[in-house]
Amino acid sequence: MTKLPVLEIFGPTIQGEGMVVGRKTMFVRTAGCDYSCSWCDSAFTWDGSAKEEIKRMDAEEITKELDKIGGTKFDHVTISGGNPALFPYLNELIDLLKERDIEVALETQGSRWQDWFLAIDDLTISPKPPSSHMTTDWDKLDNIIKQLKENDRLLHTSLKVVIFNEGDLSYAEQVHKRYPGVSFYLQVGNDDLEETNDQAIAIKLLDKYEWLVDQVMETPGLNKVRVLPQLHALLWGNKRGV
Ligand SMILES: C[S@@+](CC[C@H](N)C(=O)[O-])C[C@H]1O[C@@H](n2cnc3c(N)ncnc32)[C@H](O)[C@@H]1O
Ligand SMILES: Nc1nc2[nH]cc(C(=O)O)c2c(=O)[nH]1
Ligand code: SF4
Ligand SMILES: [Mg+2]
Repeated sequence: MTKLPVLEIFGPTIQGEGMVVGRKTMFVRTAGCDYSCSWCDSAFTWDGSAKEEIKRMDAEEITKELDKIGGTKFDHVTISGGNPALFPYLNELIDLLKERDIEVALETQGSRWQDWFLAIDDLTISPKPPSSHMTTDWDKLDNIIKQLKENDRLLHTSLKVVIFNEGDLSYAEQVHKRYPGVSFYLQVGNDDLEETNDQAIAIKLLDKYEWLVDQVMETPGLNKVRVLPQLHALLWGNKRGV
């Protein structure tokens, strides 16, 4: 079995974002990203600040750790990062979990395709708006959505765009228009990544949520959409491992 760079394994907790928000789940967070978003809330996965914490683990070791922490209190695992789509051999973990009737969700930004995308129960693709300072490779994203569609996986797929400003909203409209058959989520951006007062974060994020809801309600190009905050940020602020 192949080793993966793992930064965190935690849970059970709630999936705080997107298409299965509220779902009880465990998390496996891989290290490394091909992007460097200006507002990344998990920058420790790629900026070197947590490099001592990276463990090289194969699928069996990851599953053992999930069992050790989660016991019998989970039947769903979310793989995030960093960008877990950097790892072709992640299928070993996905297969092992599915053999045990555990549902698998995955978070990625849509910059890379992997064949094992087809085995994911809840696949969230989160293309990055202008505020991130990243540039979308539309050919790559087109190809990812095309392959998912051709393999009948669109019901297991969602797009999720994080919004910080009006430029990001226009970008979201563009993405939604380009892929009308994919369920679409807008997510409140958290730009208070240094704040340690959970109550202060929650108040600010609820304010931003209200702004985002107001904007989306007034935008004809954003009708068949869902608008959500990050529930885990409302509950636990910027804490890691929740
Ligand atoms: C940390 S990323 C890891 C997965 C993958 N690299 C990606 O970006 O989709 C997980 C999710 O958190 C979102 N996210 C990252 N920083 C955020 C922030 N400051 N506010 C709101 N959402 C954020 C990303 O857009 C993505 O949807
Ligand atoms: N509770 C919880 N929900 C999440 N949804 C996406 C997360 C991520 O960092 O990918 C995340 C996370 O870190 N925690
Ligand atoms: S793509 Fe995801 S993990 Fe990578 S920098 Fe952006 S938000 Fe962070
Ligand atoms: Mg997160």
